[in-house]
Amino acid sequence: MSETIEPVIGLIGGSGLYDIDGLEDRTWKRVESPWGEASDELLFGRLAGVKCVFLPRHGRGHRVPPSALNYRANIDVLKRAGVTEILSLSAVGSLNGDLPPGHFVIVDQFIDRTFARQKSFFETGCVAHVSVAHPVCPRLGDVAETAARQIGLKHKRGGTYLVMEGPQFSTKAESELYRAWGCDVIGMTNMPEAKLAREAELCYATIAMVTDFDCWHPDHDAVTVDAVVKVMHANADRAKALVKAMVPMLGAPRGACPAGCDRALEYAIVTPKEMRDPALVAKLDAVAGRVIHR
Ligand SMILES: CSC[C@H]1O[C@H](OP(=O)(O)O)[C@H](O)[C@@H]1O
Ligand SMILES: Nc1ncnc2[nH]cnc12
Repeated sequence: MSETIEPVIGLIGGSGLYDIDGLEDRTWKRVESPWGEASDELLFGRLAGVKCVFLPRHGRGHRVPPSALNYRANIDVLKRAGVTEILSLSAVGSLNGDLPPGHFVIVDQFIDRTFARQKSFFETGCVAHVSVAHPVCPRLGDVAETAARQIGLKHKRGGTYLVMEGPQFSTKAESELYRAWGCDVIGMTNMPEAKLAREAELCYATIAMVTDFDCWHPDHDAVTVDAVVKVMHANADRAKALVKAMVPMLGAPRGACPAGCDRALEYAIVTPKEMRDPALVAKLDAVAGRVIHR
């Protein structure tokens, strides 16, 4: 008989989302990680009776820039907190004329152009290769789409998010290149976050909230933080409404993920048990706990 999972919903709040209102029994708690410091304490609580754990990606007060985020610690602490699925809520620029500010994109693909970040929990001493061919969980995407329809949100199911290193916004030539590649939106944070969630066997989905047209659009000024923040304030209320609609749908006890997100490491570790570095194995106790001692 297959195991029944009591879902715990992890919410990663991006720019403009530093708290979740409506959360009952709220407590901020620090969770230790062998991967270093996470962006902030975790906010534990319940929405409609469903256990939720919120992490402000850049920390309260938006202190940590995209390249300095400890993505490994952020995913590790969520896994240690018992999270089973992650909804990433992120501000993005639009690279697609049909996606103006205020639109939401239920992302299904990424192009990872980041180069200055730790991208894996696996290192010398324990090597693993997971598949990220389909980097987001389609089950979470289905729920996001149903909820978006239910609350009348302007949204697009599916879309490619280009992840740039930042912190500067793109040049016009870069923006046009990414458009030519068929990308829909651009941001600085969802990689390696999505890759690490996959390594940690967590279902993950991105709700990208369009704040600007980056710098390619002839009828719009180049993006500024001021413009992003203004639109983000309006988007934040829509994001909170979407979360409120999604969480009850995700909260029911369920079986294993049909897409296999929760078994991503099943055949991924290449280094035989007796050859693994014990110190690294110890650090992997949460993210790879299901398989690391096999
Ligand atoms: C404040 S504009 C640029 C900033 O916003 C996005 O952050 P997040 O994905 O955490 O919402 C973008 O990726 C940049 O980090
Ligand atoms: N145009 C843009 N480029 C990168 N990250 C963003 N976040 C919000 N808008 C952005």
